[in-house]
Amino acid sequence: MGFFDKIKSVLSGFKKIDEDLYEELEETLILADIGVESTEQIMQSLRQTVKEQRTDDPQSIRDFLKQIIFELLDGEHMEETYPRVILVMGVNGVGKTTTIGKLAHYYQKLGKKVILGAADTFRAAAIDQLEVWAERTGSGFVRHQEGSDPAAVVFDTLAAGKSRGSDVIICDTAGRLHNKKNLMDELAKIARIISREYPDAESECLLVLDATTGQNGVNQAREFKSAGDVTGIVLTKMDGTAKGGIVIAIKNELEIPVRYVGFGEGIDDLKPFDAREFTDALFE
Ligand SMILES: Nc1nc2c(ncn2[C@@H]2O[C@H](COP(=O)(O)OP(=O)(O)OP(=O)(O)O)[C@@H](O)[C@H]2O)c(=O)[nH]1
Repeated sequence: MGFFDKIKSVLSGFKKIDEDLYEELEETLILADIGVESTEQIMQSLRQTVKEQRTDDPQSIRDFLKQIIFELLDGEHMEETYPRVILVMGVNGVGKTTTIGKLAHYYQKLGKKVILGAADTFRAAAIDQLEVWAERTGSGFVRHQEGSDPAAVVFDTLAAGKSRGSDVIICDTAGRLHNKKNLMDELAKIARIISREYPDAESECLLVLDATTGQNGVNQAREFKSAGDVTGIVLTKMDGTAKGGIVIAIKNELEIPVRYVGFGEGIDDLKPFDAREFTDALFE
């Protein structure tokens, strides 16, 4: 049962808006991975709206909730500029490599020239897998040996991207969280290299999270955010969960916008996040 079905079944069990209704709603939001903090905030806005509208009809709550959630999620809409450098981070298994492949394809479809850099040098298999995506998407590719310095890979990818006139340079970076100090140092070094070597490029730092991991994903975001500058989230495996609430928790509690959502294993299964579309789908 999806998010709105649950809300609907809560609402249909009540004839008027009372404390019991609020309590059940609150529980439903928390179970949808929205997080305690955001849920409390939503409930407060909802109570306020109900009061202002002087209504007693449980059915009116649907539209109020939808509007409140939309406003929480709707951020600024910025035009992308090129060249741009995109660092992609995320722990093993969240779909990082697949996401980079999909992103490369997304930009190719926009007519952009793309190059990929394998700066997550921890596992040879991951480097090989990224190379497969580079071939599949017709992107340039830069790799070093397993275990080499990630920052050196980024350096070479920037140089190659500049000389080949790439519009979009995507680097696969850190996938490990267990040593925060190392992660921080690695990300800081990479950030320095980008601002020194390619100051004209717009850069962004995307963290890939698996939507099916719920609150665990929120914790990963918190960790990565404290280790470096995360500018956006890619939420993968949205096809595998009805708990889209993680989007709200991340945007509201960590103030990191969700930039893309992944909804399948195919190359086209990625799209920019759209607050209106997302909220509509939630309440379908
Ligand atoms: N259903 C679904 N599966 C996905 C999505 N994104 C990635 N996957 C699958 O998730 C699995 C892990 O994806 P990878 O891209 O290999 O993940 P990774 O984070 O690079 O992980 P490692 O290679 O293990 O480090 C693969 O089977 C992907 O096909 C998605 O949006 N939906």
